[in-house]
Amino acid sequence: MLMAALRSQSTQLHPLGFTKGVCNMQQLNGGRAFLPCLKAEVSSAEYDEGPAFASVLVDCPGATAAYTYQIPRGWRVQGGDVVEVPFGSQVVRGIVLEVLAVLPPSVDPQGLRSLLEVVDQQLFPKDYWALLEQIATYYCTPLIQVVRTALPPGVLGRSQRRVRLRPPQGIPPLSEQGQHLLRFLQTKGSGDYSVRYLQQQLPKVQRALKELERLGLVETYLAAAASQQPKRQQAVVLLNSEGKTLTQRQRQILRYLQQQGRDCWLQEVLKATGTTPQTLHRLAAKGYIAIVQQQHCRTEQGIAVTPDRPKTLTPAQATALHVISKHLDCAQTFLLHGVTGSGKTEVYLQVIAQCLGRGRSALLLVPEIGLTPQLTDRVRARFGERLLVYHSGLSEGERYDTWRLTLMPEPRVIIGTRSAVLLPLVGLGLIILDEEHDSGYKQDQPQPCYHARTVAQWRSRQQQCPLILGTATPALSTWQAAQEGQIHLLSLPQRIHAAPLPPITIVDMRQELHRGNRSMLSRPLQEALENLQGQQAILFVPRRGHSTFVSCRSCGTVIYCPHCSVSLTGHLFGEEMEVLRCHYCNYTQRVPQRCPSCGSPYLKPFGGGTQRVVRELNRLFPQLRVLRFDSDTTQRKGAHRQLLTQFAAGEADVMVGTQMLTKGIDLPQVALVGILAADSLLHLPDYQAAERTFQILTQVAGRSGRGAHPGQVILQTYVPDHPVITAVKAYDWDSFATRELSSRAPLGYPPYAQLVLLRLSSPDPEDVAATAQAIAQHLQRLDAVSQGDWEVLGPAPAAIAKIAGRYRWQILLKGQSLQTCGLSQALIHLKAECPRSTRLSIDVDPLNFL
Ligand SMILES: Nc1ncnc2c1ncn2[C@@H]1O[C@H](COP(=O)(O)OP(=O)(O)OP(=O)(O)O)[C@@H](O)[C@H]1O
Ligand SMILES: [Zn+2]
Ligand SMILES: [Zn+2]
Repeated sequence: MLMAALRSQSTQLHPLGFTKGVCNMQQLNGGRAFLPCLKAEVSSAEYDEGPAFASVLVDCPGATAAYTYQIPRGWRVQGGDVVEVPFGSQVVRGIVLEVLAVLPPSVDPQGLRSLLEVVDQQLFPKDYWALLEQIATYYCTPLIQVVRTALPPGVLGRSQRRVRLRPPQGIPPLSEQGQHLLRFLQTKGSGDYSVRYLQQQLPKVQRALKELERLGLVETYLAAAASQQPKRQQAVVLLNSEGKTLTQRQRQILRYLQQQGRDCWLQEVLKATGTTPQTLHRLAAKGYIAIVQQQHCRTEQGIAVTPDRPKTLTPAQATALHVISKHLDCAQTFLLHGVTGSGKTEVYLQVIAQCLGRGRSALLLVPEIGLTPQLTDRVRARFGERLLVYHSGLSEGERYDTWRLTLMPEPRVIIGTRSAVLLPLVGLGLIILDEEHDSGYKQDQPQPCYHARTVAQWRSRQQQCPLILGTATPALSTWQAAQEGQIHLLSLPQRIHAAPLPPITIVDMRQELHRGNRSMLSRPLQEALENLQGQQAILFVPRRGHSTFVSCRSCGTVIYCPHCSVSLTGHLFGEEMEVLRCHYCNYTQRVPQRCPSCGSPYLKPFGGGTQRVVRELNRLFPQLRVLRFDSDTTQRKGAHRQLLTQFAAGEADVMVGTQMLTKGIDLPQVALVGILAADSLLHLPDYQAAERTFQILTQVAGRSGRGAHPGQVILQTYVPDHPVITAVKAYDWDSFATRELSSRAPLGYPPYAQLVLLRLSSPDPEDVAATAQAIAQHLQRLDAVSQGDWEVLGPAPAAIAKIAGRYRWQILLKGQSLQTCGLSQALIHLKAECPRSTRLSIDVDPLNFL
């Protein structure tokens, strides 16, 4: 009976402010007054349950840990419930992380406070809480950290109790305070005030409120805090589009509204029709339109795009679509392996359409949204207003509103980066990972170090919906799973219209040097640039591998960052002045006049970053217009789109860029791709170097020749016979993958084993080394390790031994399935053992070893 009573109150109250429910006076008074009343109602059977405590993640800035509260007897509370708790002098909301039977020893029973209220038990869709718990367990991360990552700040809102007048029905006799309060409320039309405000204004408000509520004169309700309430703004609704007495101008406005076929924002109408608010109000007075307040969702608004219709599929596309559409109710994973420009996106769009047609939502994940404005535009052109965009670049309000919208069952297309896989997504019917091989899907820090592909697989199983992994260059782990039949392989072996893949010419840079060409641009590349004939070119310069460093020609000293163990990178400012900058901590200094070691004046920059390439192009080809596309030129919001649009509009002939270029750019005018310094990728100290290099080079090459003109690719290297380079040249994925997998098997690298990387850092080099030693020794003694199922490698200083003044050590664990060996629990507890100065982060299935 109690729970039913609670439920009937609380289900009306949505913490996100969708509906404003009404609750009774007992709730208004907070738990303190509430509890004694409840106890009277509790049956003896409910008393028998032992004491219970809730660990609550409080939704309040400054609250850094989970707090423990007493659960009032008879209440049924579970993980994921939204509750109200006293917090300092405030009442705030929080999520129950877990229910504990025993009070943790660290909590003082004297200071223990009780939950005030269960606000909502159905905030999250079924399975969502289970998903968050699964992430916490698999990635050895406290649940609280997972919840923080998954929920945008302020989602639970700080509760605000408000009061409003009920329709008058004749006023019974009242106490003096009651009359006083009533008069106060009546001075404002609706009498709508926060309780806190009333308490500040009037004496003895609580008692007066109780009285008025008992007599049915006021009602109280819970509302989300104002800052988190959805924004409302004025909208124009068309009521009647024609009439005799209208002026020319008025007619124009009505026609505009009619053409739009929807309600329009007032500001939008003013702008589009060049009219004044007075004119609109006159139309409203005549009854042609209504001006109303509407909820405005702060979701990202894309630019206007021309609507687009599904294309007639090629036979290979049609086969892929057909197979997938037979599995729309299955948790089947597909690898859509299609060469660059084979029309994978069109397959996604048509599967999404089927999913929406069945009333379910589709999630389309992309590695980096800023880099793929074209893809977002294509999705918007097909699905218009049903598209939602979610990524970390959104404002807090946009994130909050979008997150909230995905709790609604309405079918939508959500396009987002890796964090979008953590959205609640009610009614999810399809997940797609575009460019599934991209390491942007993995979070390196902070914990949870989750991989969106792994989480997507769990969600696909939970929701019984398909997961499509699309790429021209699969991750080897995905490929292996497809070979073993766990993933259904679908191929698009040809480009659209059977266009050929652009031939790749390998240029041996040793020969170039031999022939006296000291330029970063080989002669074949220079010739190709001379013969562009109105077509465009892309030049790729890898950002990684310290593109430019400065060293002394006399003694060979390289100038390093004083805070990080990496060399400084030269940057140009204006024409000449060169500064040195650290790409890890942003430390900046002028290029010194003399070598700090030997005093020689001959300091020389080596290697070539994008800036040097642009300078070289300007020197050799003053007639070519050049754009630079890298993290320096794209920092501003919208800069990616702007640069790509400029390039697509033909405002430049050559675009010079870093790895950003590899991602899904579909520009038909690009006929030449030049790859400078491919080797720096190959030589990274990482077991995945070959795989990454193959992926990046193939993707960059794939930007060439996507239009009517055949394309070409020029690849410069000092190791022309390297197997990765020859495989890229031949577009020979299969044999590359086979060879690479067979070289990993004997070494026990993924996908043949699982890795866990422990990263430790501290400002004190001795502390961190000692802690790393101690942890490694502790791990050696664990059963899973001593019995030989897991191996502990290290500890060793990290490849970059110091970043931003913190010394870094690593321990690598290698073994079979972390989940089944009991190692996870041991790892989670390691943190407590670390001294304060040392940070420990646990990366399960790490991709980044630097
Ligand atoms: N069935 C089709 N008929 C005509 N044109 C198509 C068809 N499918 C796709 N296209 C066009 O072909 C081009 C390449 O397709 P798309 O970008 O989908 O390929 P992709 O495989 O996703 O490419 P990448 O992986 O290289 O980014 C696009 O301009 C697209 O509009
Ligand atoms: Zn020197
Ligand atoms: Zn630095």
